[in-house]
Amino acid sequence: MNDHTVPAVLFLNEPVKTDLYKSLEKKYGMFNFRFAKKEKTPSEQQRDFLNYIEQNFYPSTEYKLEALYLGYSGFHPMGDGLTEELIIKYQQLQFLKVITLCSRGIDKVCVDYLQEKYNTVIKNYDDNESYVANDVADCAMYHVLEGFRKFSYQQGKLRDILHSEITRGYLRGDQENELKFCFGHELQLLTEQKNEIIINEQQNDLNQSLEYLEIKNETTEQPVDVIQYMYTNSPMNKKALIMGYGKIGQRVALKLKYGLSMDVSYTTRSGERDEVEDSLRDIKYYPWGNWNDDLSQFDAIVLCLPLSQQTKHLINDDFLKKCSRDQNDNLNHLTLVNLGRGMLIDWENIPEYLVKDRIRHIGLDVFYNEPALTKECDNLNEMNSSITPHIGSSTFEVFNRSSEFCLNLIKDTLG
Ligand SMILES: NC(=O)c1ccc[n+]([C@@H]2O[C@H](COP(=O)([O-])OP(=O)(O)OC[C@H]3O[C@@H](n4cnc5c(N)ncnc54)[C@H](O)[C@@H]3O)[C@@H](O)[C@H]2O)c1
Repeated sequence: MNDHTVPAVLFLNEPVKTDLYKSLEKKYGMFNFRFAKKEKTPSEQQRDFLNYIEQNFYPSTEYKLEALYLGYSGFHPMGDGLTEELIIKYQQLQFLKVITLCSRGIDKVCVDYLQEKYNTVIKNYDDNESYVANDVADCAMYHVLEGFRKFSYQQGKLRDILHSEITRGYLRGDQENELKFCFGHELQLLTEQKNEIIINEQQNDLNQSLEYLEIKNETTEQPVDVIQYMYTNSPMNKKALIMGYGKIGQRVALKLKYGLSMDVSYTTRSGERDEVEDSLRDIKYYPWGNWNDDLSQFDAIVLCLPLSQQTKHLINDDFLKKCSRDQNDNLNHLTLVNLGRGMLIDWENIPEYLVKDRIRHIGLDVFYNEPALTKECDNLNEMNSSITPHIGSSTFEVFNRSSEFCLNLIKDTLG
């Protein structure tokens, strides 16, 4: 056993190699452990981790494990994570002075035990950091805008078709000799998206005669069916409800109001806010729990709530029925966007007809069974939904700033 020990930092994810990192390198032992990518059970991952710390740290070597950099994923692959039992059993874990995480909350670390018993400093990337809320709100704005304008849908079609006029649409059922100019405000989703447009060979000067376009199945020559039809709409003056009015909800309110010129309301469990910054002053309060027909006034609902016992499945069959308008008019007006957590929406019990006929657009950055996309996908297609892989806050700026925050905390704590 060594008398002389060197403080060591263990990285479970790669930090940004800034000057700060280089300065730490000069003072401490820097170690990297990576969980296996897949095909290992949580207990095998745990075994690998424990073997690693046993082999690399004091008392087996002179490196004393004093800091843990968890990055974004932390202990997630390892079942229960860093439990009290493991700390009691493995001496290597008893010298930890600081544990840092780049994202919100410290999951899978027995925070209370470590703080109480060893006075360990445990912090995640600063909650008051404005970049996170701002960048997640940008993601919300993208999904809301897509709900009204369908830019991504049009982009996907244009990349396939490579012709702007055809992309804007040929509407079936027109009179044979009618010259039809498509402005682009009508959208149709066809049973087959690719290769369905056959241009009449004699008339391929499309600037002259769009009426010669036919939409047919290439093999059967039968016309392709329209399975969904909608207009693109302007978000201006449409009503949006933000559910959850914390850091993210407030940024979303600003972006929808000033960016998309929407008429914005918010609702939150803690009730109407007394003190708000000037720019948020005319955002209206909608009473929390008022899940009745008044909800049908909203054209967009954006979920910015955390997941808890109270918020799980808050958006269910009943809630969505209340959002519906007159049965014969504007059936599918609602754009529903979820930025909070997948389980806020009770997908399993939302009947197919609600999604198909009552909801215009669903925008998701978070999913019920993340990381896999399972429940949500049945009724969603490229025209009635937009999906992003939980990248609300995933910008270069947030990544770098969170890494720098964690490295600074390690430097300040270890001295
Ligand atoms: N998509 C992403 O990339 C991403 C990134 C960061 C956060 N998020 C999610 O967004 C959520 C909100 O983040 P934030 O920074 O605005 O948090 P915050 O703590 O600032 O605000 C949360 C809001 O939800 C309300 N709330 C909390 N519990 C509630 C309950 N049980 N019922 C009703 N209202 C409740 C609070 O009053 C507050 O208005 C996070 O919890 C997280 O799930 C997503």
